[in-house]
Amino acid sequence: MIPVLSNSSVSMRDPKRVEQILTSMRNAGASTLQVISDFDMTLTRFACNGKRCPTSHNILDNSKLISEDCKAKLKNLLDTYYPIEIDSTRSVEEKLPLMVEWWTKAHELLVQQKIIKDRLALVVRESEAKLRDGYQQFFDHLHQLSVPLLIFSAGIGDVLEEVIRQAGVFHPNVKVFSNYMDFDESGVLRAFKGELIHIYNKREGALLNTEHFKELQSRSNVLLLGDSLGDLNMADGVMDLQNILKIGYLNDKDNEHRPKISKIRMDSVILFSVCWNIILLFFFYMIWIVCIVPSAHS
Ligand SMILES: Nc1ccn([C@@H]2O[C@H](COP(=O)(O)O)[C@@H](O)[C@H]2O)c(=O)n1
Repeated sequence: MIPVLSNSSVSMRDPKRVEQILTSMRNAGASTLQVISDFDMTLTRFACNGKRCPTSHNILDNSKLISEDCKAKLKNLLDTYYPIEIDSTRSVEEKLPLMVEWWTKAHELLVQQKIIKDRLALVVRESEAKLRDGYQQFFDHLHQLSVPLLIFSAGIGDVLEEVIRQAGVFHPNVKVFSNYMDFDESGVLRAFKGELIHIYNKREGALLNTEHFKELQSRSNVLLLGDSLGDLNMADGVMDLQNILKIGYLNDKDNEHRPKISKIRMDSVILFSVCWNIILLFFFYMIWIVCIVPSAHS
């Protein structure tokens, strides 16, 4: 067993199954792997110095591009709907329309602010957004091994792309499905493009993007990273799926979600509340198999 899996912050429904999946993926090699990940609070840090880090929405909400009056309204929405998002006593069916309501109201408010496209980079630079520790190795290893990374986010695509770009890891193997802003010819926000992506319709989003998954048909092993139950369906469009390792960050959901997640029928769920050493270790194993083992035999 990989040592970090015995860490007390890691919880597995079926450790033997996890080991089997890892062995099978390792034997199949990096050319059969694809990674599908949520963004906010999965690739980014949940908290830093005792304070919550901003989501891609929050980066904009708290920025100088937003009037004080609008900031108060956005904060009010966050205070109303975020507790609902993480309330494990409510069903997904009950929460779904409320999440649509939150996203819709927030996007309407943002559009009223006439946000200028060219200001986004500065706003991201001035924010407290942070990718998780070890992000550099994670993104770079995937790039070196040509493993596709799909970031599937209910956040704001333009903002999260800028976070990754400024961190210097927006490599060509990274693709993003998210809510993108629609700017008019003078670069002013006038709407959001396409179908709204919220935390509970990622399955529909995955099934709509058949072209992407068709291109990756030979990559039948999936590493899936997320922080909410809606993220579990992000791989539903994957064709000829062989193995899937689902890794969930509990963030502030520790106690309520542990029993609930363990009841969900899936091959494996690893719950992380602190770090992602396992993911890095997984890639070190991959590199070992792909690079070191063949050279030792030649
Ligand atoms: N107005 C909003 C709406 C949503 N959020 C948060 O964004 C997260 C969604 O992004 P993922 O990358 O995790 O799919 C979600 O967890 C909401 O809490 C927000 O901050 N403001």
